[in-house]
Order: sequence, then structure tokens, then C-alpha cells
Amino acid sequence: ILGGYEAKPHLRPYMASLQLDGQHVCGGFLIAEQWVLSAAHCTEETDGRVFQVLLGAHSLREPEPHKRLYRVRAQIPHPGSNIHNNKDDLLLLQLEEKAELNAHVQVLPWQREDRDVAADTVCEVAGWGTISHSGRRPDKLYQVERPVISRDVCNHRTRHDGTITEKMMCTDSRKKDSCKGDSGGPLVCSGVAEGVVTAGSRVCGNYKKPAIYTRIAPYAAWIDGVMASAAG
Ligand SMILES: O=C(O)c1[nH]c2ccc(F)cc2c1NC(=O)[C@H]1C[C@@H]1c1ccccc1
Repeated sequence: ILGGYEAKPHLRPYMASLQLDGQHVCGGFLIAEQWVLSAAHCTEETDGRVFQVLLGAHSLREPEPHKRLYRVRAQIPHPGSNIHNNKDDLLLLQLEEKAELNAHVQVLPWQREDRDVAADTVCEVAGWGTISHSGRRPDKLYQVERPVISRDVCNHRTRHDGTITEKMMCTDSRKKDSCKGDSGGPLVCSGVAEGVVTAGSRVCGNYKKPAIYTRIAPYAAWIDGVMASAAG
């Protein structure tokens, strides 16, 4: 998170850190007791290794009473995701067991109505991603508020030049922005997850390149289908 500030501990009990060998790789969030949603690109350089999911954390390193690392039973990238673009950049992770819900671990409601969030709506994004242009990695969760910008503005030729589909949305990236390591985390508008930070490599904090999120509502059927088929 660039230009943001340390989050109040445990006010975002849905936040997940996707880790390999104890290292934070991407964000994610709890959408059901046994399911975390993140970004498919995050599995690119993992040569098939399976993530572990840290829940209930504020600090990545310090011991905290409700922090718990969960094994992952299944990692399911959206079938349309690919390394060449940001399309269908979603990843579902089934935990080995249902997460133990408490004040520090909670599910985040996600938008099912497929309708664009109005431009200028102020949403919030949080993560353990880089907090400086030099790539400083925080130990604590950071957050920042960002206004949604219209798809037309985001698709301007000097910005993302027509690559933003109706299944994506953008927020203003002037100074304050999500960045590497925040990918997979939720864009939360009025307490509901509307988008997932895309994990394609992208410059951060430059107003010419707005932040891109995968909208969740268009994928409701896929998400429900995967969770239903793997249930039990
Ligand atoms: O965050 C992303 O957009 C992104 N997209 C990817 C694609 C492949 C891939 F193997 C990883 C990523 C990855 N995450 C990262 O590089 C994470 C490791 C870096 C990081 C940044 C800040 C704080 C902690 C750790």
C-alpha cells in the first residue's frame, strides 16, 4: 500500500496473507469458512507449490493470540486466467479445514449484483504489500482509501488504453495506491468486497496507470459452483 497508513489491528478480520515458506506473497480474503479468494497471477512463480494461508494477523512476524496458519486443500485459478493479461485473475483456495471464526477471523460479504460501482465512490484497500517506491515490505497491515474512476476514464489511451473489460474496475492511483504484495486483497466499498486487486505487474502510485481490480459480481456463479462442488 503506497501513501496509506497502518490499519487498526483486527478491524479487517477477513484479511489473509498467502505465504510460501513463511514469506508473504499475496493478499486474499475469507469469503466463506473454508474458502479464501485471491488473484490467479499470484501462483505464477510458485512452480506448483501450494500456499499456506495466514488468518487473524495484524503483524506478519510477531506472535499474536488469534493468528493461525492454515494449510490449503485445493487451489483453483479461474479457467480464463492466463499470464498474458489481467483477465479472470481470480484464485479460490480451499482451506484444509474450516477457519475458526472469532473477533479476529471473519468472512467478508462480497457483491453479487453485477452493476458498476459509481465513479468517485470512495473504497478502501488493505494489504501487506510494498509501502514505498523502493519496495519496503511492512510487517503490519496497511490500508488506504481510493476513489473509483469510470471505465471510460480508465480506458483512455493515455491510461489503460481499452484493456479494462466490464469485469474489471479501476481506482485513482495518484500517490495513494495498492501495490506489489497487495494483489489478491479486496477492494471494499461500504463494507462489501466489490473487487480483487489484480496481480499483473503494474507500476504503483502513478496517476497515469490507475489500479485495476477484478470485479467479483460477474464471477458469482463460478465462485458458488466451485464451493458447492468441493463441499463435504
Ligand atoms: O503482488 C503481486 O502483484 C504479485 N504478482 C505476482 C506474480 C507472481 C508471483 F510469483 C508473485 C506475485 C506477486 N507478489 C509478489 O511479488 C510479492 C512477493 C512480493 C512482496 C511485495 C511486498 C511485500 C511482500 C512481498
